[in-house]
Amino acid sequence: MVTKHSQKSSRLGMTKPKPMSFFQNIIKPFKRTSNSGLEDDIERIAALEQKVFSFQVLVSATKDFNPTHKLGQGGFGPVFKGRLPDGRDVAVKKLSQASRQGKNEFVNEAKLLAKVQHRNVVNLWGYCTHGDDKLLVYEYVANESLDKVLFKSNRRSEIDWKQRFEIITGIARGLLYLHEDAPNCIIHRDIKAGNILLDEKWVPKIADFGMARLYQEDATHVNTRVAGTNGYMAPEYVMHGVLSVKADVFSFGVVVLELISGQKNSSFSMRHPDQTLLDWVKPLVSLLSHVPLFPVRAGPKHRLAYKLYKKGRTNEILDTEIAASADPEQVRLCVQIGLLSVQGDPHQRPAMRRIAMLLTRKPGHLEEPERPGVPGSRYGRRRHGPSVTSSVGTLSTPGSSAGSFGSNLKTNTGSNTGSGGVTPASSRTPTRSVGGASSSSDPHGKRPMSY
Ligand SMILES: Nc1ncnc2c1ncn2[C@@H]1O[C@H](COP(=O)(O)OP(=O)(O)OP(=O)(O)O)[C@@H](O)[C@H]1O
Repeated sequence: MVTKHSQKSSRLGMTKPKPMSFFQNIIKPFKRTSNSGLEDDIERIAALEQKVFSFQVLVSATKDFNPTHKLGQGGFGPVFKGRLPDGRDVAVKKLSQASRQGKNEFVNEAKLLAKVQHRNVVNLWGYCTHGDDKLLVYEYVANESLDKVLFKSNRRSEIDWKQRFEIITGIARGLLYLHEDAPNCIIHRDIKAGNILLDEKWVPKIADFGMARLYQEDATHVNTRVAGTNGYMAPEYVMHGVLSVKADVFSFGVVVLELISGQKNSSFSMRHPDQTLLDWVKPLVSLLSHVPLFPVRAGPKHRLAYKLYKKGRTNEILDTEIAASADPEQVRLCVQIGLLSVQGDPHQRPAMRRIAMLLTRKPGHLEEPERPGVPGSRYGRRRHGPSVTSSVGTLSTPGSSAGSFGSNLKTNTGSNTGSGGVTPASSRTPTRSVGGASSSSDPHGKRPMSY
């Protein structure tokens, strides 16, 4: 005998027990033993625990991958919206067949990534292989990606300062989780506004983590897509293929500055990779240039920025659309964090743990920054013994000692092991270099492993 409820569950393909009466719960196991569909049920439950979706379920969820269900076309393939039999909305990513990855390898990677669960990370609910098709099934995130809200619509004002601050904090938490708390340390490698999805409450969720492992390009399909996105990549990664968690910190810093200013950091050229940050900093400096006391040409930019910072004028880089809602102390904190994160020297960038901690502090408790160092002095400072309160944070543009811009924040940068600056992720995942000796971990030598 099958209860009305179990009939419904079966029809919906659900495995989650629905509330039942006390009596029903007691007799349920006995009833099920007499159910001839028991084996099917067990199989289905086992399949779901393994996170395997049948192709047929995904076909009907997406109405046979109907173009009207297409959410977009990413570098790895098209993404479709679907609804599972149990009513859950999903985003199904159909990996393009340029991936050279074998089925078993894909399944192993997907299984591993499906264990990555965090509020600020788009959860991978499962996967599917069917012939040559490889599909990934993600939770559906209702709002658009951050880049669409910030740059591609007139919706910028919909996310006020409070929301932007929460988005910054959420991304920091998600990244901290990926770097230090996930089952395996995951270096995302492609943190950008387009990979931050926003749910209906504007909670940010980091998308596309682990793609380098799920989508391995054929040598004939060299596609730098997997390696990251122009404008967000850390200079040491762009120029030398050196990958560490600090590459993600750099990209995070770019996103933070974009969120604060509402301006996209896009003017990046592969021929002049070290211009990334310069191009970013220029508009900021020009925004600040109207301050009569500190004309742009008066001296090194970092000193100018420091003076402006000391004068409490950091707010002037803020998106005018949201100026009214802004908390100046929080804006200042975020500008500092953004600028610390995009420092040229990866060792100087704070670890995500330190950033997440700074963001949860009451702004009034933040240490006062000291005068910025001059270009070239930062290594000297570090040699003189980093400590918990050591003053670091000299900011320099990638690949160049010119154009330093920023302030000193008493912080631990993750290059040492003082409180708040521990870098277990770094130690779990040594810095790797594309094309260097350590790239032997990547049999194709094209890019570093991401975790
Ligand atoms: N889990 C999801 N929920 C809702 N929409 C999603 C989800 N994942 C992806 N999308 C949407 O699907 C589209 C394609 O996403 P995808 O991540 O594949 O590529 P992209 O971010 O647009 O580009 P790229 O691959 O270059 O990063 C985007 O519009 C994205 O917002």
